[in-house]
Formats: sequence, C-alpha cells, structure tokens
Amino acid sequence: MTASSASTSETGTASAPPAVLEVRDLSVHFRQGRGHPPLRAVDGVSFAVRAGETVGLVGESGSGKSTIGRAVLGLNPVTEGRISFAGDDITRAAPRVRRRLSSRLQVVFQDPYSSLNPARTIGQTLAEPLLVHEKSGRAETAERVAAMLRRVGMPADAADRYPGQFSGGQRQRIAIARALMLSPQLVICDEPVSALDLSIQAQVMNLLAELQDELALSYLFIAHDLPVVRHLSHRVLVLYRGQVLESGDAGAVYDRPAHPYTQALLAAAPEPDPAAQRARRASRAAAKAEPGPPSPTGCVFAHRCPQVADRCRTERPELRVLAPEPAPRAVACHLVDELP
Ligand SMILES: Nc1ncnc2c1ncn2[C@@H]1O[C@H](COP(=O)(O)OP(=O)(O)OP(=O)(O)O)[C@@H](O)[C@H]1O
Repeated sequence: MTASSASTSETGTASAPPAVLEVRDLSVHFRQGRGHPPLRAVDGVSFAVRAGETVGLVGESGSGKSTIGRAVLGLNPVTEGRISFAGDDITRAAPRVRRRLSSRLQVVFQDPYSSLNPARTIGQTLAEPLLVHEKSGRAETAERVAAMLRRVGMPADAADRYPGQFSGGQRQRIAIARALMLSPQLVICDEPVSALDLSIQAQVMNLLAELQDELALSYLFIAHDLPVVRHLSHRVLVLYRGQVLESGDAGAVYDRPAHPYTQALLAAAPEPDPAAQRARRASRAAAKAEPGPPSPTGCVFAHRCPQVADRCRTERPELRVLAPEPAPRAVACHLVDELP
C-alpha cells in the first residue's frame, strides 16, 4: 500500500458535482471545568458532501459524529474552521439566516417518539413548514401533505391522526416526510434507524435510498452501526476522538480498511463466515482496549494501536491520499506504507 506525500483533505475531482456542504478544518471544543483542558470533540475535520451523495460518519461512541452534525445545523458553536452550504459561509450564521436555511437543510433524528409533537396531528406537523416558509394556501397545503405521506408509504388519512397512533417505523417515515416538505438539498440523518427493529430498519433505509434517487438529495449520514452506514453511503469518514483517521469510497474502506482503527472497528462488527470471524477476533484482540490516555502530541489512536511505532507517540500523522486507488482515499497513519 502506498500513499502520496501530498497532504490533502478529500477534495474530489474537477468533474465531480458541486459541493452542497463543505466543512473545512472544523474544530468543536467543549469546556470541561476549571483545571481541565477543553474536550476536543471535533478536531480539524474536513469533508464535502456533493449533490445526490451520501457521506457517512462512522466511529465509536464519543468520536464526534453527532457534534459534527450539530455544528452544521448551528446547534453546537464552532471553535475553529469553516462550514459552507451551497457556497455560503454558515459557520456562525445569525438566527434569521438559519431560519431561511431550514428550507434547504433539514435533519432526521434518532428518536421518532420524541421528535414529533404528540399534541399535533400529523397533518398539522407536516403543514407547518409550508405555512411558515411558503405561506401556502390551505387547499394546496393539504394536497402537498397528502402527496408527501403517500410518497413515504403512509396512508393519506394519517394526516388526521396523532403520533401516538403509529409504530416507531411509521413515525420515522413521518419524520422523514416532515424533513422533505420544503424540498431540502441536504438532510442530516443522525442515527435515523438505530431505534428501530432490524426488519423495519431495512425498510426505512430503502425509503431513504429511493428518495435520494428521486429527489437528488444529499445525506450526511451518522450512525454507529457499520453495515447501516455502508448500505447507504457513497463515501465514509472514520472518526476517532474527533479526528478523521480514514476516509474515501465506502466500498474500498469497508473491503480493504487501511487504518488499524478502521480494521479494529470492522473486526468488531458481526461476521457470519466462521473463518472471517476467526481472523476478525485476532485483529480485535490485537487492538488494545484503552490502556492509558492518548499521547497529546502523537496519533490519537497510538495508545490502542497494535502496530504502534515510536514516531506515532510523538508526531500526529497527516491525512494522506493512498495511491493508486480508483477513487480518492486518505489515511492518517505513519505506517500506511507498511500496513498489510
Ligand atoms: N454539549 C456538550 N458539552 C460537553 N461535551 C459534549 C457536548 N456534546 C458532546 N460532548 C462530548 O463530545 C464528545 C463527542 O460526542 P458526540 O456525541 O459527538 O459523539 P458520537 O460519536 O456522536 O457518539 P454517540 O453516538 O455516543 O453520541 C463526547 O466525549 C461527548 O461527551
């Protein structure tokens, strides 16, 4: 495996569609109280999401996935870096700009039970964005609500009922319908299927994929479940302690993980084939649990890495593009040329 020496943050090619979302060197730090250094929840992350594309964020709990999504939505203050939406800088957008933006940038959260107002009918919930942003008339609003309900696989009479009358999967369809009412360009999906049963998860993921094809939607897809992210993502970013350790084409990252952390993460996912399961178990055993604090200056994964070298404890590795690869892929590891 070889890596080009040029440092890069995945920018794609000149012929790629324009970026809907562009995140550059994003850092989000949280104060931890007197005497403690700030928590670097996100630490220098760069990526772009293009029209019609799904970019998946994966990583263990606490790796910074949701904090990135919340920073894009303006729900977490940005410490450093820049977030652009359709070419406009929205890093510290004023509430008035954010309100306007909400017609083009939407979110679907994990929990469909708490994200829908139990006291409002589904029709009222879906009509609200139209009434606020487009000042639509009543007849047109009712027609658009009914059409969207049909589109997400719900009966039109659902409009007159309340969230409590639906199952978790149906409520998530309704949450997706609400997100799409104003024809957004980008939807941030933050663990959108993790609260659902497996068979329902597949249905909701298929719905998201169909809607993307039909409406040329872009998704920033956040999930801890690796197969779920693979199913929907064109590209993925693998995060650990707020940093991207590997990124690139989803198929390549999953089939030939290059970073020892990505290898360990995939080794922890369920594997039906017994031979592959044995290999994974060995790789999992090699990646140490958290034996101590990470080095403040070196690679954030060094203290757990089975391949760690002296340099890893003192020098932070840059994200470098692997070559030759059909699609750009980048890995932050000093040992990338020597890895199996
Ligand atoms: N508002 C906050 N104040 C302080 N610390 C926070 C805040 N939000 C997140 N964190 C911390 O930032 C780190 C990253 O959290 P984040 O929720 O982004 O991780 P995640 O990868 O989405 O994991 P999970 O799936 O468990 O939420 C964690 O250590 C978390 O405790």
